[in-house]
Order: sequence, then structure tokens, then C-alpha cells
Amino acid sequence: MALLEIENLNAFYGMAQSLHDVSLSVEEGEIVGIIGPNGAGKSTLFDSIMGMTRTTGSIRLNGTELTRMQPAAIVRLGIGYAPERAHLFPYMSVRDNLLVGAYTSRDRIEANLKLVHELFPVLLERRNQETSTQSGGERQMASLGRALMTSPMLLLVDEPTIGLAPKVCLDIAAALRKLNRETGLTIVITEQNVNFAMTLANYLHVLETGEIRTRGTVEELRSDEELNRAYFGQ
Ligand SMILES: Nc1ncnc2c1ncn2[C@@H]1O[C@H](COP(=O)(O)OP(=O)(O)OP(=O)(O)O)[C@@H](O)[C@H]1O
Repeated sequence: MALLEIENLNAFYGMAQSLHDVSLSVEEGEIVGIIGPNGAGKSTLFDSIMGMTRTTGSIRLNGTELTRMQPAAIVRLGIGYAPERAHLFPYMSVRDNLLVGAYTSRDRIEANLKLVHELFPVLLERRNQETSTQSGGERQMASLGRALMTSPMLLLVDEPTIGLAPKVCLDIAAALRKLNRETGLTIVITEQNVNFAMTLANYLHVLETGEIRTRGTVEELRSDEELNRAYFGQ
């Protein structure tokens, strides 16, 4: 059984349908990428996994059906979510933003803070600073840290590189790779930055206008000529 299994997922905002019959699975310990252009439905996919959209179809974590569960219960079950553009509390300190993530996992606060600070030492240095005064990269790190404070078995990371300098993107990629390698945490990451996703993920799904267009390993997708033209201009 895969850790995450999504079958025939449709997602709706009011009358508008944003995901069409999406099926995919994620094995434990993998890093999986979801790539696709603006408006493809990447955030909607994550919002649906977290119980924040109206859906039909099935989403299971370790065999447990999530589709009728509340977001807080889904976090408690083991999914951490770092949303697009971080969504921190701007006038709270870095440390307090991290602690917001800890409310479902109070017995592991110290161990999780240690993990987060090892991955992102700048969050320890700046722990008393308001997040409104942080750089974009630091805010992204704080958002990842907050998700890790929930003790997840699956981490969802939505477009972490938006607006960040290339060097900061490399730092974030290195931290996610280290996290996966050293703790075995399963990670699903969405990206418009296809190169970033390809340096991290073992397997990728291409989402376009709410549908999975194709999927495969990095090598398989790179050998798809049409895809290369669309995403790499080659
Ligand atoms: N709250 C909402 N209400 C209505 N429609 C929405 C809402 N959020 C997203 N949509 C629509 O759903 C579709 C998918 O959007 P989504 O944000 O999931 O795409 P995305 O791939 O994450 O793109 P982006 O990179 O721009 O975030 C788009 O057509 C978008 O306009």
C-alpha cells in the first residue's frame, strides 16, 4: 500500500471544477514532484488533500480516507503543509510562528525545534524577530519549519521557490534533500520551476488545466520531446 493514494479526484470551487479525475500515489520515503504552469491546479490539489475544498473521489493516507475529515484532523493524522507564499503571522516572532505548528504535537516540541534549527540555523538566530521583517527565503524556511513542527509523516510543499534568488532556492533544495535522506520523510512538492523540481524529485506528475497530462522519472520526462519544448524550450 502506498503512503498516499489519490483516486479519481475532482475538486470544485463553487460551480467551477479545478481538478478532473486526478489519480496518483506516493510511496513512503519518496520525493515526488507535481509540475505545471500557473493555474494548473497544483495548490488546489494540496488544498484538497488538506480537506479545504469540495471534492469527489478518494484520498487515503496509509489507507485512512481523508475526504470527509476536517483539516486539523488531517494534520493530526500526519500531513504537514507549507502553503504557497508561506502564510505566516507577520507580527509574531519566528519562534511563535513555529510554535503555531506545534499545537497537534506538543510532546515533540523540543525535538522538532531541534530538527528545524538544524535544517535552518537562521531561524534560531532570528527566533525573536517578527516574520514581517524576514527575507522571502527566511519566511519560506519558517513556513517549512512550521509544517515540520506538526511531526508529519508526509510533507506537502507548495511552490517554495516563488520569488526567491537562485542561491536561496539551492539552500531550500539542500534542506529538503537532507530531511528526506536523514529522516526518511516523504515529500510532495509542487513547482512551476521545473528544473528545481527535477533536481529534487524521484518521480514527477505533470498537471495541466486540472488534469494529469503525463508522469514519469526525470529521465522519462526529459526524453519526451513535446514536454521538453513546452517546459524547457528545447
Ligand atoms: N478560491 C478559489 N475560488 C475560485 N477559483 C479558484 C480558487 N482558487 C483557485 N481557483 C481556480 O482553480 C484553478 C487552479 O488554481 P490553483 O491555484 O490550484 O493553480 P496552481 O497550479 O496552484 O497555480 P499557481 O501557480 O498560480 O498557484 C485556477 O483556474 C484558479 O483560477
